[in-house]
Amino acid sequence: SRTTLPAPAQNGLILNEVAIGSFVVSCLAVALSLYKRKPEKIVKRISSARLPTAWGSFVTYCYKSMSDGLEHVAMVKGEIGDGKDVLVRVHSECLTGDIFKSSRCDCGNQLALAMQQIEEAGQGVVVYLKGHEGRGIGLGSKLRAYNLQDDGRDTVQANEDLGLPVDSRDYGIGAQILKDLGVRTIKLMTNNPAKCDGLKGYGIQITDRVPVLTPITKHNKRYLETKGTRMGHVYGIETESIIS
Ligand SMILES: Nc1nc2c(ncn2[C@@H]2O[C@H](COP(=O)(O)OP(=O)(O)OP(=O)(O)O)[C@@H](O)[C@H]2O)c(=O)[nH]1
Repeated sequence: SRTTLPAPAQNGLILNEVAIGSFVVSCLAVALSLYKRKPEKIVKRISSARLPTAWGSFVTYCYKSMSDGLEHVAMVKGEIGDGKDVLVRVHSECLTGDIFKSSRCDCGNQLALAMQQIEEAGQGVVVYLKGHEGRGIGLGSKLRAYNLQDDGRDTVQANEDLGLPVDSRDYGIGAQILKDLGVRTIKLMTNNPAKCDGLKGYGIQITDRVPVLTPITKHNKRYLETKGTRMGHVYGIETESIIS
């Protein structure tokens, strides 16, 4: 006696095989395209202009984030040349410190010191990153964190009490801006090892670290101490362990 599978079941089997086959082919195609893909462009150069400043003459570049439209700035001094060993400050936006010269933090003084040292060196870049305000939590939340700090919390605990990340900054945009400007290796002006790691993670080679030490006052003393003890900031000249 002949035993044949009922027609619908046979068709179903064939359809399943076809579906599985095309699924496998699509997966391979996606895997291949991911493998070949260059790093995604997340920032675009919009414009540039000569900018005389209190420290000297710079060229300022505007870059726009593709994802959120934020406008970031690069202040460039001199010629980038072969792009090697360029003195660089990657500065996180701090409206209260940078604009209003708040004494609660060291941000404003660090920005001024970086501009001054780059002017004196005759070559270098300050990258100013928007969206980094309050280590990523934004201005509104930073002010709430300040109130908690006035009530005794430190800068880490205050973010945690608000249910927000202690530091959510990403350095991908900073790294792309530096690459776009032709910067290849940098002498990074920072006290923050996480910033070194963040930039290295995006392919920026750091050949040296330049400490950015500014006055300690009664208003920022606890903040700076907490950054040292709880966030690994280095307030000295030790460099090897940070950049290697
Ligand atoms: N959440 C929070 N953010 C702060 C506070 N004080 C300053 N900031 C933000 O911290 C950012 C700067 O980070 P810092 O840790 O001071 O310094 P850094 O840029 O990581 O390190 P350096 O390169 O050494 O200056 C800016 O975005 C400021 O707005 C604070 O008390 N709480």
